[in-house]
Amino acid sequence: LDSMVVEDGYDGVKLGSEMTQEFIDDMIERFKNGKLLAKKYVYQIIIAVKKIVYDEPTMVEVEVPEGVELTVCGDTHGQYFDLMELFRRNGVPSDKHWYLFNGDFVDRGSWSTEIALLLYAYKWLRPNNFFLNRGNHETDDMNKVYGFEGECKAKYNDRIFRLFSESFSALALATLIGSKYLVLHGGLFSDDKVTLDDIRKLNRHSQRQPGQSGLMMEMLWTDPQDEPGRGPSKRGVGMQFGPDVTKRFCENNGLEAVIRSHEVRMDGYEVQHDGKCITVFSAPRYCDSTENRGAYINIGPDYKLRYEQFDAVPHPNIRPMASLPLIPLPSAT
Ligand SMILES: O=C(O)c1nn[nH]c1-c1ccccc1
Ligand SMILES: [Mn+2]
Ligand SMILES: [Mn+2]
Repeated sequence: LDSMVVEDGYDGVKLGSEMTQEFIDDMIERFKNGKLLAKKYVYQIIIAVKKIVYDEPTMVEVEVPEGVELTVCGDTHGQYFDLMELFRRNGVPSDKHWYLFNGDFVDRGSWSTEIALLLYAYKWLRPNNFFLNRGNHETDDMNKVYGFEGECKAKYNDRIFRLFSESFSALALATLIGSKYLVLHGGLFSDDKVTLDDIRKLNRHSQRQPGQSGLMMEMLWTDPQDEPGRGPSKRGVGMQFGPDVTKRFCENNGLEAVIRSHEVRMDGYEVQHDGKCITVFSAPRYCDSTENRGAYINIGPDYKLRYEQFDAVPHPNIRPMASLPLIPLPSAT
């Protein structure tokens, strides 16, 4: 990495050995204008964040201190301009405004690399008050089909996609907020006996991809259903869990609710299972086709859940999956 040089004529802020807010502010503007980062910096960011998240527990535990607000966001799916709208309305990540992104950062939208790099830059700058859960789209099988792999290779190169893939496998699978809310991308389990300790003890590094069975797969793939009990998944992977399953899980683990994402909701969020299963989805006008709003959840030191909604904003007309940079980088010498 040290021997890599930044492309001649690169007009962005320089990145040293540590992330800075100045670099992030410049990066946000570059991405808005269709520019890329120097590949050297992309390597640096992914390698730094992979190290940080690798050492986190499989279930990260967060308390919200006085004077701090924590915002839980759901799927963003490469919708960079809508993420900018979320930050404009709700405030950018800071020492007093913490964020948790609950998976599915990438795929579907045309700016997956921009979202992934921005979230990673914030994670590097603020590792203890900016949190990332893995979603089922932070996996090789989905990235091959739903756009991220193609976008990485079109905008950067194959090695950068493989680095992202390794970093996705290192991500935490759940975040426990105030010992009250378990946040994970998909949902609950086919086995009533699963406890928070089972999630804590899960060695996520022994299995890079979720596969077709097991705790990791279920945390990334399952969906709630209104009927009691358990049912087959509509996705062909995982299963569906009813209000009684959520009630038993919350009672057995001392939780008030499970917060998850993974599914579009017309209002951007939905409270189900007698308030114990909450879906939050942060990609408004999903894939430029569904007329859904986006939402996020603000949580203060009182641990009340405050739901906020937002709408999609205009974005450059770039088809996903074949998106090349608007402004080609000067060719490396
Ligand atoms: O719609 C999506 O992209 C999505 N978000 N989470 N999971 C999926 C998905 C998409 C296609 C097939 C299976 C799951
Ligand atoms: Mn999704
Ligand atoms: Mn998902």
